[in-house]
Amino acid sequence: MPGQKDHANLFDDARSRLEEVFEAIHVHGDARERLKQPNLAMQVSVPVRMDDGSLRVFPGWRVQYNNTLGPAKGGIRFHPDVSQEEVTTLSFWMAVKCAVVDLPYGGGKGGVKVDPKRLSKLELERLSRGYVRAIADIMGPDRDIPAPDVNTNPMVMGWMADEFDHLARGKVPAAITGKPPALGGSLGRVAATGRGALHVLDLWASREGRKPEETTLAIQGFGNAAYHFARLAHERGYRIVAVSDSQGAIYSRDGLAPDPIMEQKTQHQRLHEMVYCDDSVCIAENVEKLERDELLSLEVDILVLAALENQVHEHNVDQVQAGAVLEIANGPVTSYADEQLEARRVPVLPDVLANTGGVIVSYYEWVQNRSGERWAEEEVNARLAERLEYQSRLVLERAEREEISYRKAAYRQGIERIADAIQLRGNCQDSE
Ligand SMILES: NC(=O)C1=CN([C@@H]2O[C@H](COP(=O)(O)OP(=O)(O)OC[C@H]3O[C@@H](n4cnc5c(N)ncnc54)[C@H](OP(=O)(O)O)[C@@H]3O)[C@@H](O)[C@H]2O)C=CC1
Ligand SMILES: O=C(O)CCC(=O)C(=O)O
Repeated sequence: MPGQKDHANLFDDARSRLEEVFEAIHVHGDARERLKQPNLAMQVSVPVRMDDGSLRVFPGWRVQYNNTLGPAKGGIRFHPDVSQEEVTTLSFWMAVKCAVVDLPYGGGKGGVKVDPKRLSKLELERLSRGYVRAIADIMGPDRDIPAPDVNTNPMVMGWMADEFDHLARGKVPAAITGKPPALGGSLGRVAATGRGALHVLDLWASREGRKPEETTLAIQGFGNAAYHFARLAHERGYRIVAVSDSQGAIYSRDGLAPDPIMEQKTQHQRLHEMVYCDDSVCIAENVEKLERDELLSLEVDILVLAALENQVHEHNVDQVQAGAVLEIANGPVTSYADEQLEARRVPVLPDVLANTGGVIVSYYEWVQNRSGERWAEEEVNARLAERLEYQSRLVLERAEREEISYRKAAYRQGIERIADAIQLRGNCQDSE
C-alpha cells in the first residue's frame, strides 16, 4: 500500500504536475529542461559519537533545486524514512512555493535518515552539528539557507547556526533561519506555517460565504505546523473535531481544544495515552479514540493534512468525505488522488500556497539578519498577512478565471515566474 515510506516515484509524481503547466502556458524549451531536475544533490555521511561510546553513521542529503530566483531555501528533516528521492521532491516543491509567493529564492531541502526520538539530547546536538559540517561548503546566505522541517525545531537550528559560525570564523546569522529569537531568529517564525495556512483558509472561506463557526475541521498531524494552525483556527471559531499523530487519532463531535491537547501531548507523547477529561484537565467531553487513518475518512467540512506526504492516495481517496482539503504538509495528496478529488469537485487548497507562511517568515528572518534589524511580532505577522492575502488572491482569482483547480493556478503562477527569470538571465537559446 502506498504510504509515507513509499518514496519510489515520488519525484516523478511531483514533476508530472509540470506537464500540465507546460501545456497551458508558454514556457521556453530550455526553461522546461532546466525545471525538470535539481541543480545539485549532495549525499553525506554524518558520523555521531553516541553516549555509550559507539560510533554510528547516518546518511544525509541536501538538494538545491533551481536557483534562478535566488539562493536555495528550505528545511531539514530528521526522519527514519528520509531518502534522496524524498529530499529532491521536497526541494522541487520549495522552488515552486517560493515562486508562488514571490520570494527571491530557489528551492532547497535537506534530510538525515535517523529516528531522532531514539537519540539523547546530546546525540541530537552532535548529529545537527555534524550535518552542518558535512554540507557547509554549499551553504551560506547567498547560496543555500536551511530551516526547520519535520522533527527539527529552533533548538536544532540554534546548534546548526552556532556550528556554521564556528566554521565561518564569524557571525553569519542569515545562513540559517528558524533560529531561537535570542540567536537572531524572527519573532513569529514558530507559528508562521500554521498562521499562514489559516490566512489561506480564511480567504477561501470568506469567498465561499462560509463562516468559521459553521465549519468543522479534522487535522492530520499534531506537530509544529498543525498545532499552531489548530490553536489559531480554534481562536477564530472553527470547530476542530479530530486530530491525529503518528500513533492514533482522537475525535469529539463537540470540538477539541488544542492547548490542553498540546500540554498533554508534551507530557505523554501520544494522543492515545492522554487524559481526556478529569478534575484537572478537559480537552473535550465525549472523546473517542480512532485508528490513526480513520481521521482521513471523517465527514467534515475541511480535512487538514499537516503530517507527511502521500497520505491521500489511490487506495484511500474514495474514502475521503470532507467537503474540501487544506494541505499544510508538503505533498500529502498524490497526483492520482488529486485528479480524483478534482473530478469530484472537492476543492484542494494546495501545499505550494497553503504552507508558505513558514518560508515567508524565514525570508523576513533573513532580511532582518542581513540588515541588522529586529521587527516586532506584530510587524512580522502583518507583513505575512499582507503578502499571503495578495498572492493567494491572485491564485484563487486565476483558478476562477481559467476554470482550473487551485493547484493548477498556483503552479502556473510559480512556474511562470521562474521561467521568465530563466529566460531573462539570457542563457536560453531561442529554439521555438
Ligand atoms: N515546520 C514548518 O515550518 C513547515 C512544515 N511544513 C510541512 O508540514 C508537515 C509537518 O511538519 P512539522 O509540523 O514541522 O513537523 P513536526 O515534526 O513538528 O510534526 C509532524 C507531526 O506529524 C505527525 N505524524 C507523522 N506521521 C503521521 C501519520 N502517518 N498520521 C498522522 N500524523 C502523523 C507526527 O506525529 P508524532 O507527534 O507522533 O511524531 C507529528 O505530530 C511536513 O510535511 C512539513 O514538510 C511545511 C512548511 C513549513
Ligand atoms: O522556512 C523555510 O525556509 C522552509 C520551510 C520548509 O521546509 C517548507 O516550507 O517546507
